[in-house]
Amino acid sequence: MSDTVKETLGFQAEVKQLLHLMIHSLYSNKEIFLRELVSNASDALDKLRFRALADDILYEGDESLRIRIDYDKDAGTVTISDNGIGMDREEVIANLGTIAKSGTAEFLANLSGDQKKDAGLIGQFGVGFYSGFIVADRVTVLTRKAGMPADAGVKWESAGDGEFTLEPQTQDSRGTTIVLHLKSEEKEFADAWRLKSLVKKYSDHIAFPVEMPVEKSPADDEEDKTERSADEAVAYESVNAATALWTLPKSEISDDEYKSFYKHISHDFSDPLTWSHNKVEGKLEYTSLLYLPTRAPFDLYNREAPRGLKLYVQRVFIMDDAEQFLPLYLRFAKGVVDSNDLSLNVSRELLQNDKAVESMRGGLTKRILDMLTKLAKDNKDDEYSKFWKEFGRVLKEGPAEDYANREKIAKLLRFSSTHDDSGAESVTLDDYLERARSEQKKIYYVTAESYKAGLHSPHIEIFRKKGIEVLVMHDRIDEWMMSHLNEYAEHTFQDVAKGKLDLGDVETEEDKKKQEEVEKQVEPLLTRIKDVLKDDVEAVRVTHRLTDSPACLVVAEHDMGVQMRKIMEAAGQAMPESKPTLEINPEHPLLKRLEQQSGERFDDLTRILLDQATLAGGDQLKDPGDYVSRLNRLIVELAG
Ligand SMILES: Nc1ncnc2c1ncn2[C@@H]1O[C@H](COP(=O)(O)OP(=O)(O)OP(=O)(O)O)[C@@H](O)[C@H]1O
Repeated sequence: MSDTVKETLGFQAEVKQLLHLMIHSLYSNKEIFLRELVSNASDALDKLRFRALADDILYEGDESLRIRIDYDKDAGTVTISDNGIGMDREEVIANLGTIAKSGTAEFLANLSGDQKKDAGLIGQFGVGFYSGFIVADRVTVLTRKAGMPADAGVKWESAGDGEFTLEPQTQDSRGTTIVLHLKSEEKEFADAWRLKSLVKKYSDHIAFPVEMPVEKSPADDEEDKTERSADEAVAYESVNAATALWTLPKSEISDDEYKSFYKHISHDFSDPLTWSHNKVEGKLEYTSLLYLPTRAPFDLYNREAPRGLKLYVQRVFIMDDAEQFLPLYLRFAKGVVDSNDLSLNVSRELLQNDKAVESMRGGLTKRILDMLTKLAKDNKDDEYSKFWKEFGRVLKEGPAEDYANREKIAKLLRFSSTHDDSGAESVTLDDYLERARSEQKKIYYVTAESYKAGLHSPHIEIFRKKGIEVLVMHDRIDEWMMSHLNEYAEHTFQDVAKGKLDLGDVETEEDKKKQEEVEKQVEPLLTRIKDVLKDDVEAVRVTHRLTDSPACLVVAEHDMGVQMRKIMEAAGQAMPESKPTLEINPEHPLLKRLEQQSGERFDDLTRILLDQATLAGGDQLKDPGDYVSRLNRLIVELAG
């Protein structure tokens, strides 16, 4: 080999930051290092078994896959080794010197410096291999990739201080060995009982045996001494159950076992919110173990972030992040799916067009929606509210993506409304309909930049007066979501700022008659206003929605609303010009004054009326300077 010398390389800046943060903030959680390293070892065994399906030379004659944990009390070391896939030099540099997750720099930049808070966040990030540095002041990795010659081994070493060294080494057996040189205050981990109990606690049900040296009683030890030094072989025994958890009957699995398995597959530190374990039999046969996390991962909104389930075929690991089994709006779910129908050499591409996968996707989607429905129904310890806070916005993508399940998804949505003024998203559509009068045929909503802006929108004045509840949509995604939700429980949705107001049977005949009379009376005023604003508005008409405000703008039923238009424009989309309709409230003193004006004064007041309606509707003025100078002109006149 050409490069036989030891090299020193620097960690990527993000790794340095992460290490620093982890060592300081995960102190109270330090024992998780073992779970993380055993999980990585188990992943490496899974990968080997998968690749060996196509090329069994990779086994190098040793098919008994296992993880071993050794310890040396005197030297103060704990060693985790596996006979898995191993790494070559490039992989070592890429995997143990950098962090490949996109969005890492932003994530790290957003940390508060408050160790308690950051410790929680780092759990969402997943620390993996680097967690070894919580308990060790030096970590040595010896690895050799399966199928490569013995002299292709690599030795990596670092004190976690910004650099690592690399040197070639000869390693007869494939796989990876990680030696943790424990910090002086962490030597207690080099202990059989401690390590065994951690394996039991965190890694009992990974699918491979975790072996530790057989402990001998002192008497055995005496007897054995000569024999042992003669052939040096250490006898190992398995210290975990080593059966893949999802293959066991539900009745044999405790809640704690479900929880630790979740941590094993998700690298999350928190317990899951809930889980669902099911075996499907019949035309298709598969087992799924699905989890809902408590906390959103840092990259939930990053479209490129890996997502999906761990796929197994007949217990053999096939791939991580198999995204074909769940729609995008359920990307927060984690878990395992083990199929009996797919072929062992199925690839991501093949998954895309597979009928069995499609039908499994339908089944798994239903499972998750059922889990959520149950969680919402019980709302034990406010669990659904917590879920909604973390993941509600993702679920809002559902109606657009999954038309077939939109009624089910709609039931799971939570809104703010005019019913209570907390602004919390806690109102369900069923709550709304339960409170609505029987003659109300629509579900009314207003969209706005913020809850307050929605609550004070002129468009909902009449609803307040008549005591009709209005849902206040103040999340950016809401208007887009509503464009995919047409109705719920035979009630259509109605944006209160769109189209002609139709309160249906809630309005009395008397109301309607009165309106017609008013309309006739103010016709000349409408024409005068329209003359001034002809380039800016589509029409001017008498409002039926305002009680306190002088005017408001309304867009046509099928036009884009103000919020949506703003989002599209911010995203650089060219929007077709569309003019709103100005609705005026003839009862308002301002309109009464306007009627008496003429000439420039009338023009100024009319334009101010339009600009104020624009502002109150949550939009921006095209020419704010013009508005201010007109207003000032009027104030000066008034004051004079
Ligand atoms: N025992 C091992 N054998 C082979 N490769 C390993 C081993 N441990 C780690 N690696 C490699 O190093 C990479 C980085 O490991 P690390 O634990 O930091 O992150 P991860 O497992 O990819 O992500 P996370 O732990 O956050 O889910 C792994 O993806 C894997 O490719």
